Amino acid sequence: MELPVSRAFPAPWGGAVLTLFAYLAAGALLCGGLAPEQAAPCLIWLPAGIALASVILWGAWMAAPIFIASLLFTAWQSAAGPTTWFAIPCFNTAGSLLGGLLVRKRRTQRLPVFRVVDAVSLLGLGIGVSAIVSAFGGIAVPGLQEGARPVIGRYADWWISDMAGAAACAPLLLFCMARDRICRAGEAVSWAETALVSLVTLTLAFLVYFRLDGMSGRYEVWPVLLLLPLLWAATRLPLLLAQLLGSAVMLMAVFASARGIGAFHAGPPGLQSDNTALMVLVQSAILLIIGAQVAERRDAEDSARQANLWLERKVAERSRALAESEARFRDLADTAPVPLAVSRFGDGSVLYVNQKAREMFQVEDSPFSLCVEDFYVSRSARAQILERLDALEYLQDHEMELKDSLGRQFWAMVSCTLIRRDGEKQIIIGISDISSRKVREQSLQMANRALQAHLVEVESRHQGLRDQAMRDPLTGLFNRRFLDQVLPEHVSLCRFSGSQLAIVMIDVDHFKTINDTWGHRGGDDVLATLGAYLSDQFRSSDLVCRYGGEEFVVVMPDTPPDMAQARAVELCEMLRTKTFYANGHPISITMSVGMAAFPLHGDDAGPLLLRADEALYQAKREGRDRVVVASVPRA
Ligand SMILES: Nc1nc2c(ncn2[C@@H]2O[C@H](COP(=O)(O)OP(=O)(O)OP(=O)(O)O)[C@@H](O)[C@H]2O)c(=O)[nH]1
Repeated sequence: MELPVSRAFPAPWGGAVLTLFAYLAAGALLCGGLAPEQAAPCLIWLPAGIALASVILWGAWMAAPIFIASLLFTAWQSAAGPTTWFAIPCFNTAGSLLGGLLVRKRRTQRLPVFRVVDAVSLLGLGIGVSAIVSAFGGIAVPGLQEGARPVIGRYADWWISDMAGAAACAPLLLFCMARDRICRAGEAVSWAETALVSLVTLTLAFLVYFRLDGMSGRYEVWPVLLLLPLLWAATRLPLLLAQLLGSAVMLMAVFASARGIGAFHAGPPGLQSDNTALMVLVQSAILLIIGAQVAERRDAEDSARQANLWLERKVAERSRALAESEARFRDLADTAPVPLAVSRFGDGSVLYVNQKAREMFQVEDSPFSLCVEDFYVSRSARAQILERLDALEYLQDHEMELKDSLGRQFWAMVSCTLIRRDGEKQIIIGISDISSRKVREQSLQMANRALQAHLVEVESRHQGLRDQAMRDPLTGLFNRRFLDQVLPEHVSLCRFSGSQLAIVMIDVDHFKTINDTWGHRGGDDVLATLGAYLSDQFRSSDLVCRYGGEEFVVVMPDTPPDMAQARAVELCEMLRTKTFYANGHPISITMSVGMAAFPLHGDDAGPLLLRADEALYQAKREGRDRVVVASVPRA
């Protein structure tokens, strides 16, 4: 898996150039001016640390620049032949490659100096492996040279010097890996503190390594004093600065040791370099571990700060969005062209009214002292609405009477929606004034009622006219025209049902004498009384008509001839005893009756009437005041 490469790292080509340059520069700085026997074996492997850092940072193909740099450096520093020139760079490169790849393979997410465990793995895996392989090269090379004997006794020195060389480059490694983080982490430290710590560290190092004479061994412990300001620098200053100070101290120690001056220049010759290497190893390891811890803590703080900032930003964005959304809703509701209100479901208190609702209900700006019940005309209206909202959660186009704060009543159409907000039920109410529509509806209803009354009257008049058309005005009985209309229907019905029907034709005897005696008006009195009498004497199913003048016809459905005849005879007898009044004068009258029956005397209305008429005239001829049944026509 590839390591994530920081934005601050150079590209691989830049890394190759940097590796080459740093390797040669470090070699020249540390070993320049020294005789080869002085420089080797302590310092000849020192730049191997740069090679290790390079492999960790940019990968295996950094082996090429490492090998080239090591080859140049070895050729420059070693008095031996080409075999040594070639063998030592091979071991150096192999050691860097192996150690670097082991550290690199172990890491998956972060570069290896930001946590303690990473720093330990860098030392254990990277520096250790690199030092072993390189030291093995340092031991083996003399063996390759003809006539020379391996210097087994110097084995530990070579190894330690290789480890020191690798560790000495840790500041550079930290610099490469942490420089973008250091800038931010160092913001909290004041310039005064930075300057003071730097000055103290450098001054102390200068005094220890250049101004004190260590030949007597009295000042060998002085370099340990430098750990204190370096520790301070590692924990308080930006990590970059701490590592730069550490590097400066280390360079002073190496330079002074090489020159044979300072507190570190003690002990037998040859041991100075070992002391220097040991000091550098300890110092770098301490700085590396402490620096990693500090970086880890700063990293955690930075992450927490970033997360906090991100959260604060998100909360701010969310709050802003909510505020904007609420403002939008308020604008929308405030400028809505219909009256809107929001109330509590529980106690009916008003939470919001828009401008249109304020105008409609004549309320002030603050609606919070109001209750929706104040605006209902009927006390039971709210209970009904709540019941329906509880069941359906909405109410559509409910018409009801409302009133404003001044008591003016009006009809309104109300729509409600139940919502849950802030842990309670609320009702969004939309209202429209439908008073004018109601007025129109009421006038339309009134007009409709008037129209219906008028229609009833017209119908009644029509009925009167129809009655006039089919009734005789003097007696109130059906007239001849009506008889002519309905008699054929009655006959058809009888023919269809197989029932019988009788027709009784009645004529008042000597009616002209009554007219002549009591006047035409007296005659009318008699006719009117007779019409009412006949109407009373026959069944409601019988049809009593004034046929014309003093002549009457009675149609008797479902009546056999003998029954009709008996009824006619009975009527004649009753009439003889009945008193009539003509112009107020009591008189008696008789009548002659002709009778015909369906189907005995005819199978249609016309023949039946004719037969009855013939029978009537026969009764007149035979002396009047009698009933004559029509003769059965011959077949
Ligand atoms: N007062 C009155 N008289 C009527 C009316 N219609 C017809 N008459 C009279 O009834 C009389 C009928 O006389 P006639 O046809 O000679 O018959 P009658 O006098 O009854 O003699 P018979 O029928 O032969 O017994 C006439 O004088 C008519 O003017 C009416 O509506 N009112």
